[in-house]
Amino acid sequence: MDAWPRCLERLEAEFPAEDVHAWLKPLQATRRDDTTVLYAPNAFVRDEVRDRYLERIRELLGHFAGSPEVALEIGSLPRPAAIAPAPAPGAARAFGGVEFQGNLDGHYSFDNFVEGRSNQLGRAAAWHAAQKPGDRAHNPLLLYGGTGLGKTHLMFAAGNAMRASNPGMRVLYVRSEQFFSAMMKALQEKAMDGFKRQFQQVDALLIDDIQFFAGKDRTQEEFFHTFNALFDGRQQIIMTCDRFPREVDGLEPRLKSRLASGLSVPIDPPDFETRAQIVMSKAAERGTEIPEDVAFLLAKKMRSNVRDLEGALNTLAARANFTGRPITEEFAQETLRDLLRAQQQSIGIANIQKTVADYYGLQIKDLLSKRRTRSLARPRQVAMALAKELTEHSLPEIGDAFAGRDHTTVLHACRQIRTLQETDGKLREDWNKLIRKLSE
Ligand SMILES: Nc1ncnc2c1ncn2[C@@H]1O[C@H](COP(=O)(O)OP(=O)(O)OP(=O)(O)O)[C@@H](O)[C@H]1O
Repeated sequence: MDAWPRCLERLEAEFPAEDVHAWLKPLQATRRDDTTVLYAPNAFVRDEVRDRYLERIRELLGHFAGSPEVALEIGSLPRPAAIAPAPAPGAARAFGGVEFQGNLDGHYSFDNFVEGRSNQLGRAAAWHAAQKPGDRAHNPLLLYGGTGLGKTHLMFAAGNAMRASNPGMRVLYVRSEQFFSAMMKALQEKAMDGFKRQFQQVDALLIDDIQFFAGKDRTQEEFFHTFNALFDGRQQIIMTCDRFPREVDGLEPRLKSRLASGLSVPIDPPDFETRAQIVMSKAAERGTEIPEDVAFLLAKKMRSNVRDLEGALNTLAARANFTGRPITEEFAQETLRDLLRAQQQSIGIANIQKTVADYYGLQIKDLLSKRRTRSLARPRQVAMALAKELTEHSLPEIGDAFAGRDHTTVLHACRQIRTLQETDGKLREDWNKLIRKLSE
């Protein structure tokens, strides 16, 4: 079956890596006469592939297999008897009529997740959940934070670790949109019993981006029941959300409190050192040689999220490959010029002052004034520390921009804010939100 790997290669170039990993890689292909049969491990994968990729797959098969005929079915290729592993306990239980096969992307593991201050707790929580799935100490586990910070990575890592220690474990990964569309379809087809049963049969449910349920009352209600059934059955639930559920408008109060009833852990944007380490680790993973100064350059300029950082690295690697040039700092500056400029331009000191003033409900002139009341002094320090963190300006330049303050005042502000981030949860939250706002 040569055509499918070639199609997959093309699809990998056309769609985001995470989507390819979640939906296309789990497919198994075989030939039946003129038809390419694609086996999806479960109904979620089948539906997603049918709705989003099938048209393109047909075109590619027409090209590579000589016939666009394709049948998309739930199932798997029969494994050769000689190498079939002995069934683990529970492995043979049916899932939607076929042996359960998860749709976890095996690429994401704890080993290739770079740990730093921003994600240490999240990593530990996911790891513990994987060691003792269903344990009340971390069930449900909710990982929340901004986009592209590694929540899905950790979720997959936990699922993969569960299956590594117990291959019979039925772990299902579902994006919230899919839960929604599968439910709508089940409602239309009056097949809700089957829909519900799918979830009762899993040992762990990983559900991504639950903020998507906001404003969708019927879906929330259904999810609420699914959630309770899993929870009562001591099945592990891991969820991600782009913010703490209490802050998501349009989620029902009882669901909000249920979601946060186990262990909820924030994933914050990584600091500079962690960003640099991530670049090095991703480069090593893909076999790209990247000098330290280039990793530092990327880490310094690309603060908003790891996905963009990875994107920049991929662009560099592709360009180096294409031109045959080595990746040097000059090459990186040149190749990523527009990208780096765009990041740079959006963040100036004036912009930071305005964003911080708006955030705390102040006027810019208050922020710049000499008044030292705490309600002004703290936001002012936050703004100065942000200017140091997010721009290239020196301490004296930042001091100047804050109504001619001395550089030692700025330095003191930076230190103070760094210390407070360790001890003051509210300040840490403000800081991360502001970084996110400014990096958008
Ligand atoms: N600490 C880390 N170490 C290694 N890779 C990381 C780390 N953090 C993020 N990544 C990588 O960044 C990319 C985006 O991460 P991921 O998809 O998990 O983000 P997310 O938080 O789930 O975002 P979203 O809310 O947009 O779905 C992935 O390729 C992931 O491997």
